Amino acid sequence: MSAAREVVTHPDKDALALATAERLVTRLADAQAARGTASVVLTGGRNGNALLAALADSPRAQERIDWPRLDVWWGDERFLPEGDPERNHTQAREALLDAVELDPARVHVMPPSDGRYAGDAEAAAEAYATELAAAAEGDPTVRVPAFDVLLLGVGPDTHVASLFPEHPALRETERTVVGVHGAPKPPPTRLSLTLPAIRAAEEVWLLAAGEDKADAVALALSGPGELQAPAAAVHGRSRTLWLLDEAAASRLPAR
Ligand SMILES: O=C1O[C@H](COP(=O)(O)O)[C@@H](O)[C@H](O)[C@H]1O
Repeated sequence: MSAAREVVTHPDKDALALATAERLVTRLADAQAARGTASVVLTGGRNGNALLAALADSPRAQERIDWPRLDVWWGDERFLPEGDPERNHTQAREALLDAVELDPARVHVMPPSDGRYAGDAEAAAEAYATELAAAAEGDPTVRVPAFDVLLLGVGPDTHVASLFPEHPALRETERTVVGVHGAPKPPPTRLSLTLPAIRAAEEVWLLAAGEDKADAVALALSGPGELQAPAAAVHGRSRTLWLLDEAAASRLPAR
């Protein structure tokens, strides 16, 4: 099942980050109240990092989220050495992760380009797929957990995670994680969840702020082909939520 898209607009990028942080606290705390645990898939990029910083500053997040019982995954990673400042993991640590009491066994980092998978993005992708499969429940056709919330920043070209327009990675129908080669945005080599893995999430939240995202948002919400606009190809099982600021929403048809 896929959910109809909902669009929520906030006045500016700071309001978007604050409101999304509060929304996420509620969603994760509700999941933990129901099941004892919750899972979130993080995104890199400006809006993803602003959201994490807002969570770090939120007293309600500290009170209501049971951090040791939160599983943290990534939707994509720049395939760079451990600790590289451009890695999404490094930026997430700085924005939030180092400031909260997560269980290290529940922080599922995508492998770096050094160490065990030295330079081999395919082997790194396969290792992450194995980690996802080990945590999978439910749907036997897609071996990933039923993530409570999967966050995606929307790039100015409509890319989400590291799935870029017209890129072969977008056509993947079997694997849940792939190595992405020749990405148009640096670095060229990345790891990314695929469309089937993203669509296995309960809720998918897409984040976009700023005038430079307005064309991408307008295109993705106009019903384009999936290869043309990856952001149009993603949805959650029960909810697909577009969280925008006024500038990013400025070229949507009047609602
Ligand atoms: O490179 C990436 O870019 C996208 C979008 O980033 P933004 O700064 O334009 O919002 C991000 O969602 C993705 O995780 C990241 O690897």
